[in-house]
Order: sequence, then structure tokens, then C-alpha cells
Amino acid sequence: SQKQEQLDAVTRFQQYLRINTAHPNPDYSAPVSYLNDLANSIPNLRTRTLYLTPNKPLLLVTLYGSKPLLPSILLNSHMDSVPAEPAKWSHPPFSAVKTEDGKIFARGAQDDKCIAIQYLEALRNIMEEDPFFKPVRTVHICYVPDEEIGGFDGMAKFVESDEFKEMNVGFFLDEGQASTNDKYRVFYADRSPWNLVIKAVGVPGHGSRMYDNSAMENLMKSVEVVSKFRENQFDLVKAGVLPNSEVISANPVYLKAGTPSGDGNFAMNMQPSEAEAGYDVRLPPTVDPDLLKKRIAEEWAPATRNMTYHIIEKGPLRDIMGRPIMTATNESNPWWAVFKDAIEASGGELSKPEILASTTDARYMRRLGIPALGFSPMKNTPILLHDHNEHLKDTVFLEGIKVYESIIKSLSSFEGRAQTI
Ligand SMILES: CSCC[C@H](NC=O)C(=O)O
Ligand SMILES: [Zn+2]
Ligand SMILES: [Zn+2]
Repeated sequence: SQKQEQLDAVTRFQQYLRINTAHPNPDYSAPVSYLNDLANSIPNLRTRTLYLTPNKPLLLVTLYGSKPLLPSILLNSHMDSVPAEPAKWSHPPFSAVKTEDGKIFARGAQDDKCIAIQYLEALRNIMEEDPFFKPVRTVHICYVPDEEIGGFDGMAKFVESDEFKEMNVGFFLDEGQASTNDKYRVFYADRSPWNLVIKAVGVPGHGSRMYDNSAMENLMKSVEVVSKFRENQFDLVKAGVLPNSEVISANPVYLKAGTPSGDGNFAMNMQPSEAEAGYDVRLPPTVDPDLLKKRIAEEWAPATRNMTYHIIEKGPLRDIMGRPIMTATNESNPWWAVFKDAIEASGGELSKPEILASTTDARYMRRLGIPALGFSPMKNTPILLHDHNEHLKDTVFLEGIKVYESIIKSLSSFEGRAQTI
């Protein structure tokens, strides 16, 4: 019966959530084996495992279309999760406990193991409803490693592979974020992350002395300047001028200084000769990265105050044509209407497309000019990704399967004009 099938889908979601794939040492063989078996339990799906990096497999699931020369659809889910602190959870983070009211607690419940299972359950339902279902376009799902740490051994390598090029991807769907209201959210771009380290050197000396140009003084001045910038950006958000994801964030993530005293503490009567601060900086695709670089060089880490800095750019801001990395959500992108109509056909509604405040693997697709949207069908749901007590309601999970049934059917049967660039 339908009721039993729904229970089974929830059970499979729980089973997948019980596989611990948290960093820093995710074991990818277990989720690959689970998903591979699940895909093989559904008629007509083919699977392949790629080892682009040793111990970091990537699973591909394919349903061939009747016109295999048309660009294909690719649905993505990363297999890894961020760590969890079990002591701070009300249920163990890899237990996938379901409470009376249907909440399933697990690290990864929202980010993004829900969509991993929903894609397959949607295909299962489509095939059960019509055993002869054959899409026009080929539909692929990829399950990738390492998204949470930047995707360098995952999606970044995959898009360079021959297997990927042969797939001729025309449209890409990746994870999004929960919405706390009745509409689903959809994301057409990500912010790009920079790791910024600013370092100060200065005159060392006795802890009792007052003098100019100590490393600490130099660094603290910079920290104040960055904090002021952060405050100004945040004020734009608080005043409702721009959303969170359209300002530049510069959040301090560590401070490092002091002269070790040998017992794990610091010598309190030493003014150190070096000090540094680390920042997580995120840039919306709409900003000019060179302007920020200039500001960092002139104001945040000026050489005149013995400061140096180092930026590690963790993702591109411009595509291969030099344009800001974003997917059009208007009539210039034929996939947009197909996607939107499919959501509406399933009874859902989309809120205004947004830029994602954080970063996903979708940037590797967009960089190539492949239209890519971030979408996780979770509405009326608290946003709990990377938080303690991450959970998702069974009813929301099941509703998401229905949404993907509609999306997969519509995207895969769309025959219109759709080039990759
Ligand atoms: C260096 S890319 C990091 C990707 C990561 N993604 C999800 O949280 C993020 O911090 O946004
Ligand atoms: Zn994620
Ligand atoms: Zn995440």
C-alpha cells in the first residue's frame, strides 16, 4: 500500500542517516555501497563508481533517455557531513531517532542526505506508477565526496573527468536550504569563500613596557578596522537594504599570538613579535574582488604597519567567459520555467530566487556555464544545517519526494532549446 511504501522510504532515509560520514575522516565506502544497492533495487537504473581520488569514490546513477543526444539532467548530493558534538544533542547524531511527532534527528538530515534518498525514491515512484517510463533526456544522479571541505577531491575533479564530459550535462540541480515559511527557496548563485590570514610583526619587549609598534598593537588595529567593515555590511542587512547573502561577510575565526611558556600557557610578561588573525570571508558574485583586495592591502593589512596577508580563494567568482557566476532565473534560461512550473504542478510555490550565503558544489557547474539551481524541498522547517539537533520531519521528507517526482518528469521530458552555454 502507499502507506507502507512511505514508511519504507522513511526507513531507508533513517538507514542512510545512520551511516556516519562526518569529517574529518568520512568513510565513503559505506554510503556508496548503501546508495548503490538502493539504486539497483529500482528498475532501469544503472550505477558506476568513479575513483578520481583514492578512498574518495563518487557514485553515478543513470536512467537513460530516449534521446540520449540531448543534454542530460544531473541531480547532485554530497555524501559527507560536518562533524557533530554528541553531548550537545538531544538524540545521538547518528541514531536517526524518529520522535512521536515525526522529527528525524541526525547530522545530515537537512544537509543534504534528505535529497540523496528523495531523488531515488522519486524515481522509484515514477517507475512504479509507469513501469514503461522512459525519459526523453537522460537523468543522472551523482553522489560526491568532500563538499563540506570545498569539493577539491570531489566535484572539482569530477567536472574535469572524461565521464563527466561524456554526460553532456544541460541542467544541474544541487542542494539548497530549508525555508521557515510556506514557500520553497531556490538559489541561483553562491557566495565565494576566501580564507584570509592577516599577520603582524612588531617590536617584542618586556610585558611592562609601553612602546609603539608591537605586533599585538598592529594586529589589534587591523582587527578593529575589519570589525568596522563587518559592522557596516551587517547594518545593510539589519536595515533591510540587502539580504545576508548579498553583502561581503568577514567573520573572525581564529586569533593566534603569544610566547609559549612551555606549560601550555603563555608567558605573561612577554609582548610577542608576531600575531595573526584568520577570517572567513564570503563574496557575493555581484562584487568586484579587486576592490576588496585593494581594501585589504591598504586598510586591513597595511605594509606601513608591518602587516602582511594571505588570501586563499576557495572558489571562482567568474565563469570561464569572465562573467559573474550565476544562473539566470528569467526567460533567457529555458530551464527556469520548466523547473518553476514543475514545483507549481506539485502544489508547491517558490519564493524569490536568492543567492546562497554559503557555498556549494554548484559553483563548479556554473563556472562551466551549466545552469544550476540550489533546491532542497523543505518548507515550514527550521534551518538547522551545521547546527546541533539537526532534524527533518517525516512528512516534509515525503512531500519532497513528490516534488522531485514532478521535477524529474518535467525536466527529463523537456525537449526545447537548451544549450550549455
Ligand atoms: C571552501 S568551500 C566550503 C564549502 C562549505 N559548504 C557548506 O557548508 C562552506 O563553507 O560553505
Ligand atoms: Zn550541504
Ligand atoms: Zn554543509
